[in-house]
Amino acid sequence: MTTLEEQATFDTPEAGEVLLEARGVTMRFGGLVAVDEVDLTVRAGEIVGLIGPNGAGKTTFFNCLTGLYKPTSGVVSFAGRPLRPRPRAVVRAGMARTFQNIRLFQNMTALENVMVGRYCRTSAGPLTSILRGPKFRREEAETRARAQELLEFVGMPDVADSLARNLPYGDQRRLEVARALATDPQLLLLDEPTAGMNPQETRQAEVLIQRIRETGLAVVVIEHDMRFIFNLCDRVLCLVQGSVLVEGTPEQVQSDPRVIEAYIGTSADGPDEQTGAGPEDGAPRA
Ligand SMILES: Nc1ncnc2c1ncn2[C@@H]1O[C@H](COP(=O)(O)OP(=O)(O)OP(=O)(O)O)[C@@H](O)[C@H]1O
Repeated sequence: MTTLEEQATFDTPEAGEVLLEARGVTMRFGGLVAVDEVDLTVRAGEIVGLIGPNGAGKTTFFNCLTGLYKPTSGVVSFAGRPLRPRPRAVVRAGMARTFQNIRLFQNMTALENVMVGRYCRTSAGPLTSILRGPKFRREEAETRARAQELLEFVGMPDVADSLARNLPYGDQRRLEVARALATDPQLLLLDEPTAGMNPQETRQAEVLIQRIRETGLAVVVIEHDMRFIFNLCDRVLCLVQGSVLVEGTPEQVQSDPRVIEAYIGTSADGPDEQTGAGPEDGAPRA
């Protein structure tokens, strides 16, 4: 029997090669500086955690990295080339992401959802697709086979024909990861991948991310679950009010009094003024 790693092969860069380089990334919304001069370097095979209380700017920073937002200033490069702030350009360059809220095509099957992720790597044009010629049929078969391989890789070999909306919550999250992997990324960005998961699903997510790293991909993960972050990551950045407060190993970050204060400060302050979120939402889940 072949292992999942053998079934799912990835086109991966050399370990340690710099993939993502963000320099001085700043995002303003009117008078609010949501992300303030943030630098980040991510190398192939690394798992980097991004933590910080509610409203710290984590998702906004992800949006700047992945072309959803054009940063007010700063530069984002991937594999040594400046990245155009367009989601399609970002995906083609080799970065894929998942979102805080599940964004699946709920009325499509699991397999179809993963196939959608694959289309950015197929070459059949509109005419070939309409005529359904040999090239289209060959690519379609390859796309289908790759999608099934990825469902197996994320641990869901038997759900291909299930509608996304009928899958349990944890499986929907894993399906999103499979769809992101279908774009053949070198770097995967995960925005709160364990939000709403039970402890068993959280543990499965941790194992899956480790397995993704073993294939040579880099991962950047936003999480409020500190146990998850400190178990998993090689390096952790703590953002507070848009700026990097601390960056270091999990050991350095978890023992840094400034990090503890940033979170306790949030808890004591009550609801976040910007988001309206209560203290529990931004407080670390340990
Ligand atoms: N499109 C927008 N327009 C205006 N303000 C925004 C916008 N998006 C985010 N913000 C503000 O920017 C700040 C950073 O928000 P962001 O969602 O990036 O924080 P976060 O660290 O991801 O928080 P959470 O942990 O709650 O997801 C917040 O004050 C938020 O209200």
